[in-house]
Amino acid sequence: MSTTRALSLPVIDFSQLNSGPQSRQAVLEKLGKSAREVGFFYLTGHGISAELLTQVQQVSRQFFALSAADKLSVQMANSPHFRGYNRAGLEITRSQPDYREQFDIGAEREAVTQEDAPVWLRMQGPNQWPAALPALQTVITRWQQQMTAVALELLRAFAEALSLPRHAFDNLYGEYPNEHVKLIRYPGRTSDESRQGVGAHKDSGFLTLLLQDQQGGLQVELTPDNWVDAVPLDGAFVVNIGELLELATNGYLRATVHRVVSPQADRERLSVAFFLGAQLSGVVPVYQLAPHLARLATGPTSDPLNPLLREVGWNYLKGRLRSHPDVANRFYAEYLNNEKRP
Ligand SMILES: O=C(O)CCC(=O)C(=O)O
Ligand SMILES: [Fe+2]
Repeated sequence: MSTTRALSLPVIDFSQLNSGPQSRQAVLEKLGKSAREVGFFYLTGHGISAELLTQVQQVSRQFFALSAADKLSVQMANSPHFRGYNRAGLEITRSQPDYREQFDIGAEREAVTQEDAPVWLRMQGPNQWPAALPALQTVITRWQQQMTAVALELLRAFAEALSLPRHAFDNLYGEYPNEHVKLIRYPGRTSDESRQGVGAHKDSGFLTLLLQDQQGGLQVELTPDNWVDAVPLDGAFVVNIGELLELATNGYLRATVHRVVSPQADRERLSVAFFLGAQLSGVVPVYQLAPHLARLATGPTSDPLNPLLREVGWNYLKGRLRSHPDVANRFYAEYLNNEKRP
């Protein structure tokens, strides 16, 4: 694979994990180091076929090319489970609108109907699928299954890289991992001003695996005055650590801030994000790291205005309510204005 621009992030070939003990050790060391020092890397050799990568990008483009009426027939504002379509400018990051349209898909489950169930269980439920594009459900469901498998393998490799038992995190994602797919289209900007595709943020789950197209725009904050471009690398995922892993390792692993700058006029960027989260009923413990690692764990660095909650359901709900005020006002009004948690 060749690229004309130097890459600013490490590249990890996941197929080397199962190519003998020496290369396994080398991959684990590189994983641990990349996650600790950068919080971002490219993943190649992940085993997902080039055909499926192409299909998922094609069907995503077909979805965004549907009429506004077809897209709005599955708008998120109708879903207490935060599933469905959002027009550009509706989602808010750091108090500013994001110029991206997006379609959110979660684990396909029944809505919870018990009156006394915790409110965060309302996020569980069915997806909305557009009648005008039946292939979307077929392709994305296959994608979700395969991405969950890759992400769980990666999470187990992280446990090993931290000298924890390989299945250390299994209880936390449990039988019902939070498998969230987001299809995203960033329209070109209309003037020369720079525009927020998505504002600077950390991801909230364990791991994010992102499939980007040829249009760059994703930027990673190595230090506050050194942002680097995650230049597109054909066939690779851009992987980053989420706040859950930072919290679970007491800050040993790094959830790095990133953002997307809108493409220039007449261009667009398509990305397909997969977020692996913990099960909603989980509570994040701090795992006991070996002393030589624990020494380097200086605590998670969350935003004091937006502290992390160890209870997964509440933490996740807090983020969703903040990002999607329309859904929040319609379905969760009593949880706004600090009347009730979160
Ligand atoms: O679209 C991208 O390149 C990144 C998206 C992202 O960071 C997010 O949705 O959390
Ligand atoms: Fe992100």
